[in-house]
Amino acid sequence: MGEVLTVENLTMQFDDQTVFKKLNFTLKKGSMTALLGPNGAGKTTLIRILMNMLTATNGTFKFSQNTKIGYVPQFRNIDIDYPLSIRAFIELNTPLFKSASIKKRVDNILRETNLLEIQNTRMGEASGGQKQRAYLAQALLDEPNFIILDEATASLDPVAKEELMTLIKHLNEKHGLTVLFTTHDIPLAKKYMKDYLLFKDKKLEHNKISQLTKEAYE
Ligand SMILES: Nc1ncnc2c1ncn2[C@@H]1O[C@H](COP(=O)(O)OP(=O)(O)OP(=O)(O)O)[C@@H](O)[C@H]1O
Repeated sequence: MGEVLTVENLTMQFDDQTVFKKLNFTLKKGSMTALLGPNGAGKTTLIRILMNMLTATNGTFKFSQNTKIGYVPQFRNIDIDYPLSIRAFIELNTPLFKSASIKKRVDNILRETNLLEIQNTRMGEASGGQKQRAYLAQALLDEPNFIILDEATASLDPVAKEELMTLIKHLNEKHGLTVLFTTHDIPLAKKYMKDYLLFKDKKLEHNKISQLTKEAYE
C-alpha cells in the first residue's frame, strides 16, 4: 500500500518555544496509528497543522491525492437540554431539504455506528458513548478515507471506549480507513492500533505498537 501522508522536516515554534523540530514520518494507506506523548508534547498542535488550522514554522506535509479527512473531537458533554435528535445532529451539515440519497447515506451510517434504533433520542439525553458515536457518524457523513480522533475516548467509560474502538477497527477493516488516534490510554492503543508515533525530545518515534515498551512511554 502507498503512502497517504508524508511529513518532512516539520517544525513548530510558538514565540521562543519550540514544540517539535524537524519531524519526518510517513503514514501508509489503511494504517492505524496511535499518536502518543505527555501533556504539552505537541499532539494537538501537529493535528491542527495537518488540518490546516495552524501553519507550521518550517517544513512540509503532503496528503496523497483524494485524501478526505474526517475529524472526531475530544468528548465533550452536551447540555442535557440540547434539543436535536441524534439523527438531526448527524445531519447538521446537510441541506435542509434532503435528497433520497442523503437520507439513505444517513440511514447507512446510523446502522454502521449502531445508532439506528435510537436515532430519535435527543443528543442531550444520549449516553457518553452514544454521543461520541454520533460525532463519529457526523464525521463519516462526508465519506472520509482518513480519520483523526483527538482523545476521542477520553472520559468515556470502559464499555463505551471498547465500543468506539471496535467500530473504528471495523471501519478500518471494511473500508480501508486510515486512522490517526491521539490518546493517553496505552492499553487501548496497544489493543486496537498497529503502529505508534511517540513524541520524545521534540521528535517523533515511529514503530509497530507491539514494540512500544513501558520504558519508552515513561
Ligand atoms: N496557540 C498557541 N500559542 C502558544 N503556545 C501554544 C499554542 N498552542 C499550543 N501551545 C503550546 O504548545 C505546546 C504543545 O501543546 P499541545 O496542545 O499540542 O500538546 P498536546 O500533546 O496535545 O497536550 P495534551 O496531551 O495536554 O492535549 C504546549 O506547551 C502548549 O502550551
